[in-house]
Amino acid sequence: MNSLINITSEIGKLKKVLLHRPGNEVENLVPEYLGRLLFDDIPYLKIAQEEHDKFAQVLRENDVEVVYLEELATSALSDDKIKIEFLEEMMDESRINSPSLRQALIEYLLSMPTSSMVDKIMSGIRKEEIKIKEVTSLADLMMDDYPFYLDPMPNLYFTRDPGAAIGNGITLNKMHTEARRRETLFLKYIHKYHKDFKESNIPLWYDRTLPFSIEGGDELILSSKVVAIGCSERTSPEAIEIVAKNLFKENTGFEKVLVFEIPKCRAFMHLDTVFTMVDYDKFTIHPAIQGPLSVYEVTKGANNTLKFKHNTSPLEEILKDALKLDSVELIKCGGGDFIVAGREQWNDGSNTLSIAPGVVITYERNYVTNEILDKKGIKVLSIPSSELSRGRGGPRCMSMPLYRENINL
Ligand SMILES: NC(=[NH2+])NCCC[C@H](N)C(=O)O
Repeated sequence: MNSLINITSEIGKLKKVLLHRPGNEVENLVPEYLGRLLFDDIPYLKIAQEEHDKFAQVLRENDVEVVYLEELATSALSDDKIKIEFLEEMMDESRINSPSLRQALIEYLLSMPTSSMVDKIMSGIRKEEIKIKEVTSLADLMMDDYPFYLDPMPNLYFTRDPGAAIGNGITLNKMHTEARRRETLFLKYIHKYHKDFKESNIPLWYDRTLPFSIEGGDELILSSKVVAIGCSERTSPEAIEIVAKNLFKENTGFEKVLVFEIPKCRAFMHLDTVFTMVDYDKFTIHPAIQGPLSVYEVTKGANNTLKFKHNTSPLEEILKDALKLDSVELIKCGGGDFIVAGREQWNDGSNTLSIAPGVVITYERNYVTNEILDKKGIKVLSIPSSELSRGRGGPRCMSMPLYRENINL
């Protein structure tokens, strides 16, 4: 038990959240590598930052403490020994094998104040920034036209995915794609060395060194007893089993994992792109997944084993039963209209961030879905989103809640 991390629902009053303001990493996107870096277009950074600042402002106005990844990372890496350990690991995972290049990069990064070093690693290092003093490998001599020694990490503003808080612990995730794998190193060092985290002894329900991928966009905390995890393009059944075992073993109060198997495609990359919780008994859903969705239940068996069941009931019944509710309402993105739902879901119409029961932050461009939510009695706080949405993630993806007040659910 610690007082730093507490997430026992999707909707309890949000008190503290981790964000990352998009930085120069976004300016290192070029058309040639967009797909590999998981972008469909290049956001205009200045406007993306203004939109992101508005997001942070709405959170603060609603009594949420906003902390930034860069600040936590800078503070975790302030000690020189820790900084070197981090840089060595970053070089390994960036596949910097040439000894001279590695040394040149490390010297370059160490010459900066820690916060600039963190920014630089996030934004990537271009080849012309570094001079190699002595040739120690064939690669040092051979010049290909790939522009970077260290790739940019433009997806960092989706803080939801590298890690997720569940109860009083976190999953430190193994990302599905190479493009995002190094992102979790920041969280690893924060967890291990940041004063507040270190003192709090936060349990890890999953570790990034495990071989199976899992991403936070697939992890939804439905109640203090039930977690929903998407089995998706990004999250594997093996990782879900490991998380379930750890949650059940540690006496966290969690009793059930509902596994939502969703189609494995880019438009539905994580569960939270098609399904989120907005109130005690209300959920948003992309109508296109209702047909193909399969739900499985994982519960605790004897002697640290797991029990599995395919639940073929309608989704409403499954949720009612899991949350002990008399009724639930599934609110369709775009009102269920094929074109509107498709368009708004592409811009994260279902990707709402609840900051209290019945209060959500959404993108203002999804005006049809926003109006429907409003009519259903949900308070909708919408933020500008022309540029942020180009990264294919909405308010839920752009936030890692650290602390929510407990609710009765
Ligand atoms: N939780 C989410 N839905 N995150 C969206 C992340 C988008 C990002 N471009 C990616 O492909 O990884």
